[in-house]
Amino acid sequence: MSVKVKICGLSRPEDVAAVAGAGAAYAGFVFFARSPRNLTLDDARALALEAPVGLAKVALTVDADDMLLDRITEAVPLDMLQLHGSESPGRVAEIKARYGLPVMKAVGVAGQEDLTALAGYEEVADQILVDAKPLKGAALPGGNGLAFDWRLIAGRKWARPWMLAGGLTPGNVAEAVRLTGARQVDVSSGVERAPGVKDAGLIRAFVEAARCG
Ligand SMILES: O=C(O)c1ccccc1NCC(=O)[C@H](O)[C@H](O)COP(=O)(O)O
Repeated sequence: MSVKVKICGLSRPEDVAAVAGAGAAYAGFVFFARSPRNLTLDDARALALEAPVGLAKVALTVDADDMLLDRITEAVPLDMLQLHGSESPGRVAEIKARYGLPVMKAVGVAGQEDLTALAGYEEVADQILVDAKPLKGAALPGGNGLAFDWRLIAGRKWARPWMLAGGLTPGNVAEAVRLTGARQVDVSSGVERAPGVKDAGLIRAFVEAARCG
């Protein structure tokens, strides 16, 4: 079975072209003011309209209220919402019902206790993003290029489809896939040449390497 790839934090039309051309399955658009990858609604809409059929468009938000989610979902054609804050299972269910879009909940993992918290989302989220937990005081809740100990989840089975994220690069993604058994992987900073600036060559190398896992 082939590994599906999500490239997160796209900001230019050429990023969408590179992601589609490399054969990734998902393109992520960030809506978080502090992020170097943050998009305006107009820019996100323009990027989403560039995406070919078959490339799923994912909006990433962090503890967004309904007003912001209304504005995003009205302006941008989307296939999925990614919730990357401290949204509770109840809030995930509410968002799923309100917008009628599949919801992926990101959960930060640093130790065993985080996997217990993850179980609380299995009933309500359509997918789980198993990401590295940010360090205390980090400016961003994700997209930090930080990996967690993949052995924590080796051989784990969850009730929902899941994606591995956190510090993945073209150089380590094949090993991460082999060790964890992930069938989907997500990357942002590992395919950038500077914060917020994606690199088409790294995107291609990442997708190729993920498939070798
Ligand atoms: O990318 C951001 O700027 C960002 C901002 C706020 C919340 C999450 C964010 N990114 C999440 C991701 O891009 C990925 O889903 C994941 O954290 C992996 O990132 P990386 O370790 O940089 O590959």
